[in-house]
Amino acid sequence: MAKIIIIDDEKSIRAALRDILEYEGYDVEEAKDGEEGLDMILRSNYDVALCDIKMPKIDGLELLLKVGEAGKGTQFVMVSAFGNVENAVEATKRGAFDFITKPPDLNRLLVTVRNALERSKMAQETKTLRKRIYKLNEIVGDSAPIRKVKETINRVAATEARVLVTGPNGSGKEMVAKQIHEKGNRANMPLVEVNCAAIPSELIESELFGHEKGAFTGAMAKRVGKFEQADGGTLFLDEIGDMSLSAQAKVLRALQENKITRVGGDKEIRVNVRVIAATNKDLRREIAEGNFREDLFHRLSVIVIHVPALAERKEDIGLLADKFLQDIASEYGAPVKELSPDAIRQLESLPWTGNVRELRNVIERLVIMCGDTITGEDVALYA
Ligand SMILES: Nc1ncnc2c1ncn2[C@@H]1O[C@H](COP(=O)(O)OP(=O)(O)OP(=O)(O)O)[C@@H](O)[C@H]1O
Repeated sequence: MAKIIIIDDEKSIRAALRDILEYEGYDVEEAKDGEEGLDMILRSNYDVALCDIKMPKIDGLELLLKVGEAGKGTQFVMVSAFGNVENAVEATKRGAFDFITKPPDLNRLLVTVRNALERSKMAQETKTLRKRIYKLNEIVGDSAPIRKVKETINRVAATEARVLVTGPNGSGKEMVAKQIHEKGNRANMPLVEVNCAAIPSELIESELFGHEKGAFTGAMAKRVGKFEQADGGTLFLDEIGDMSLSAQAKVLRALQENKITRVGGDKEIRVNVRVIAATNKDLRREIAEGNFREDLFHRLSVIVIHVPALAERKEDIGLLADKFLQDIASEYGAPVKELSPDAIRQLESLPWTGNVRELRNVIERLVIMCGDTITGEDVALYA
């Protein structure tokens, strides 16, 4: 049953709201001021709080912020006196779901509570899905270099530091970038990815910064670029070593000034973006050869996380193979297959030039082609 808390210092208001809501079948509790309300919300799980704004000790706005900081998903409906609507609007800007005025109109109250409950349910579902995705994206491995990668992620995620992730193709750089975002303060905001190698150099600037209508032939309509899309969140610049020098100059400016200009436009647009970049190239060599700007390199590489090739951490192969056996089984809705000790030894002896991505493909092939226990001979045949 949906649980609602009424936080108001006026007893008569609490009683009136409680009557209406209990009549509708909700489970209702009361708090007589902000302090008691905060205490109860932190100790329990309420779907919705009907919260007065002007209260002794902790007022409604402060309470709303404190509950948000504690990571509680309770949806707030502010209940404000008629003359206090400005504060109620302010509260919705700070994350309250909605507000109603006193004395509450019955229909409006019930519709607002129902909508707030719907939002609370969606927030719960998002949380569950996020947990599942998180599990899917878990970085597997217990080798010393992977432990160091995980430790660095945990250290830097909650900061605003720019991170450069290096390592060969398929080693897990994108995973590292995603984890930094997921574990950081921007997790509720977008993570926008740009594969700089996949975009022709003449289009990369418009991709990153957007363009105004008519900026160039084919620019039929205004377009918002990835920097603007990532505002408040994280921009992942994959394969940054493949970016043209002219785009590099503009990215540098965006990082220095936190401002961008759309192609063909003159207005400066403020953006607040955390940049994580990745490359499989040796950027220092690219700098020496004149292909990469040194100043940009220094801006991007406040923290460097290197993900080594799989061949340099063979002890992770068994763990990774197990994880992929489970993922693939659950994808196919089939029982999990096993690897014989000999199969694991064989896998450990392969060169893995395509790194973890190649390992996943090989495991998928083995699951499709082999019996319940995958043997060393199977590996010799299909890997
Ligand atoms: N440590 C790991 N644990 C679990 N899965 C991993 C790990 N490392 C990589 N993977 C998986 O391997 C695949 C390739 O990883 P990812 O895309 O992160 O590599 P990448 O280095 O960004 O590749 P590229 O350089 O080609 O863009 C993905 O499916 C990813 O989920």
